[in-house]
Amino acid sequence: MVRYQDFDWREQMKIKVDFNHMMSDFLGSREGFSPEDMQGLADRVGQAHGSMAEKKNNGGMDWRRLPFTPGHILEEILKVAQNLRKEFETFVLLGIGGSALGPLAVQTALNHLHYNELPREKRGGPKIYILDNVDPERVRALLDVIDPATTVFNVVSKSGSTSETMAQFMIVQQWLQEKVGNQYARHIIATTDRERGNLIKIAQKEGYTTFYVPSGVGGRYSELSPVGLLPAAVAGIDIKEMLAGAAYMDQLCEEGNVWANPAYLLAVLQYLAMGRGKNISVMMPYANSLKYFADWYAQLWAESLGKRFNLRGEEVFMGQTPVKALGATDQHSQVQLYTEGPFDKVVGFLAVEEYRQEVAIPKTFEEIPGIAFLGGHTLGELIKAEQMATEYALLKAQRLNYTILLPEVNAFTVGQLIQLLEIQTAFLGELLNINAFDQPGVEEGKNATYALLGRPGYEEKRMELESRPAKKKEFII
Ligand SMILES: O=P(O)(O)OC[C@H]1O[C@H](O)[C@H](O)[C@@H](O)[C@@H]1O
Repeated sequence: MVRYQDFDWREQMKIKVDFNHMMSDFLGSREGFSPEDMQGLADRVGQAHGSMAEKKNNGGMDWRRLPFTPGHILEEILKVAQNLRKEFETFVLLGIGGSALGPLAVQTALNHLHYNELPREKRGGPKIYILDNVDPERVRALLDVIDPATTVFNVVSKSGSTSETMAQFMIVQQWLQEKVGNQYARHIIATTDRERGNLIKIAQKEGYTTFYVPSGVGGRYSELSPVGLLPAAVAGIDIKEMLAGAAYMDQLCEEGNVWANPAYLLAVLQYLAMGRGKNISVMMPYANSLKYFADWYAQLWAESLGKRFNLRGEEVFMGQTPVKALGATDQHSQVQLYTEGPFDKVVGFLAVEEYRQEVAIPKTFEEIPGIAFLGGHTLGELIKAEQMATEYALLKAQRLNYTILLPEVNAFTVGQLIQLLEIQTAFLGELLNINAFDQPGVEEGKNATYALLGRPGYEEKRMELESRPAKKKEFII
């Protein structure tokens, strides 16, 4: 059901950004922003827009081409996915960071929330597990419950050398060899860079089915590449529809005029907020299906914008700490802080107009007015009222907040959401004049791990580590 051509349907399914509660009309001028504040950034916005267009056309933002992935690549993904759906009972993705968070977010958004517990005929495909850690208990627990004979592993690593993913792969490869013998290569699919890293070399040598992450696409921007498309297709998700949604949003975000471009608009407001010391960005979906979008966004936001740089001889530390929350659950844990804590946050809601399921609350206990009022409503009404009520509470407390409204959670709107948030992040990077596509700050920890585990070439780092100040016993109680 590709309905990309159907204009009315697209309009109906368009994601909307409601930024009323970012504006001075509602929050007053101490907290809120005025059109003049935004107009004041016109030159900077113009430059950032020029640079986005430049990068889009000259290979600096290849992820923007992903919604327009050529048909033959999609057909290949769909063909392999179709076979895997028939042949295997379990699909395990091995990956971390950008190679796991997107697949997890999309799978949770677009499939039954208890997908793995559904009977096979209802799922129509294998159970899906996303193994994104090296906690030995977690890995052992998974190996305990899956059958090697009917399991396929998709090892996903853009760099082809991430320690966590490669360690998982080494364990699984040997486990499969022991359990299924020389047929084991059938049980492994690699998704990686075409040239870089160790995984591609192993995949070629061992003859795994292999998919490629385009070289100019970084991990956290790779969900719409085979990284996310293969697991989604294996789970029966309509990947063409998801790409159509992303393409639709991409076109909306071509616009240079901030007022007509939802991604630019959000980025400009966040830029202004950062200028006023709002250094926390909360993402709070009011839908369990979108829960892991907050996790995916956390990596996108943190790695893209958390940067140190030198400005006219002074060190600047930039960024906004992403916080994950879930409505209504976290109303009962975090909202107290959002309404009465420091004025250091922007709260972003992900709201849903129409839930795919509805549950009526029965009219019982009519003699107890304190709960009887709930009867006759639906859970959809309740959760929407709670979202609106939280927005209102934040407004009353003069806290910056905005809402991204999805008409429904479906492949088309999820595709839009991915592209919207990626373009917003990249554009904010341009406004801040930082590189939103690298992550130099994670290298130190990676190198220290290599050194501790004895990777050749890291001997000096090991010596550096060994000479670090010893921890004092009296500071550990
Ligand atoms: O896909 P990979 O190359 O294995 O990378 C997985 C993750 O590892 C890193 O440490 C990076 O900070 C992330 O941006 C990346 O998504």
